[in-house]
Amino acid sequence: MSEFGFRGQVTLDGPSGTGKSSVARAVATRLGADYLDTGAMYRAATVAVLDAGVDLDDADGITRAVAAADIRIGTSAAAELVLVDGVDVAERIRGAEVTRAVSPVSAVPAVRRLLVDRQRALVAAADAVVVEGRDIGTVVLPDATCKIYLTAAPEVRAERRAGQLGVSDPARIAQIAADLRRRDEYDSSRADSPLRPAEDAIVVDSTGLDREAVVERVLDLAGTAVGDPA
Ligand SMILES: Nc1ncnc2c1ncn2[C@@H]1O[C@H](COP(=O)(O)OP(=O)(O)OP(=O)(O)O)[C@@H](O)[C@H]1O
Ligand SMILES: Nc1ccn([C@@H]2O[C@H](COP(=O)(O)O)[C@@H](O)[C@H]2O)c(=O)n1
Repeated sequence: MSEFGFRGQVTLDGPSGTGKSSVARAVATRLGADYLDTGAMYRAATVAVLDAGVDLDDADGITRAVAAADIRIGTSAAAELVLVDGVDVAERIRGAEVTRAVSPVSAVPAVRRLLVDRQRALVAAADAVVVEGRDIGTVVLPDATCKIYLTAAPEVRAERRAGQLGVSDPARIAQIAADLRRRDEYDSSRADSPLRPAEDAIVVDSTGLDREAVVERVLDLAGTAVGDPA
């Protein structure tokens, strides 16, 4: 049951490691809404590209591999479902091989067109949905009910990601920070649908906030957007 009968779309965009997935999932659960992780779709597409042995400079080959793959993604906040050609890749998509390759794959315009069409179809099938990614407020759902752009200081993001991976060695944390920076630069500088806040997005800086405080802030903003009487 939704917290205040929410109907509509909450979008959460932002750089890597700002807390989009964890916050979006928790917000969707509290709203009784569907949850769509569009990053997982680009990661699943990357699995298809890697398995087809296509060079990451070959935009046509990448497009063919993604178009030929049967990519399925669940929209439940309770359980992650990511299948490529019937194989469960939910764990594999979080690995280093996919994370290294995903930005070049997602920069190919034809890949974006394919996946954005699917994202819009999944959203259209839901009364209430929380969608996270990089271009949701700007390109995928420009008329969304409530648009959030999540940020956090780079060093805080690297610490959080290190905590997630169980890493405490300062040299490895510096490497994690460099990897986050590299991916953000790639995602922000591509020609098609670069990472940036929508003009009407509300920026939430989570640097000094714990996850629950961010979730409460997003729920407040979603409530305000639909005229929550509370
Ligand atoms: N406000 C917060 N305070 C502390 N830790 C947080 C906060 N928000 C998220 N985290 C933690 O930071 C880590 C990264 O969060 P998450 O994976 O949700 O980020 P993301 O933006 O989806 O990353 P990516 O774009 O790389 O997928 C997780 O371990 C998560 O639990
Ligand atoms: N709407 C989106 C979502 C993601 N991407 C690309 O996928 C990569 C992985 O995303 P995560 O959220 O799972 O980290 C991301 O770095 C982008 O390259 C995208 O282009 N558009």
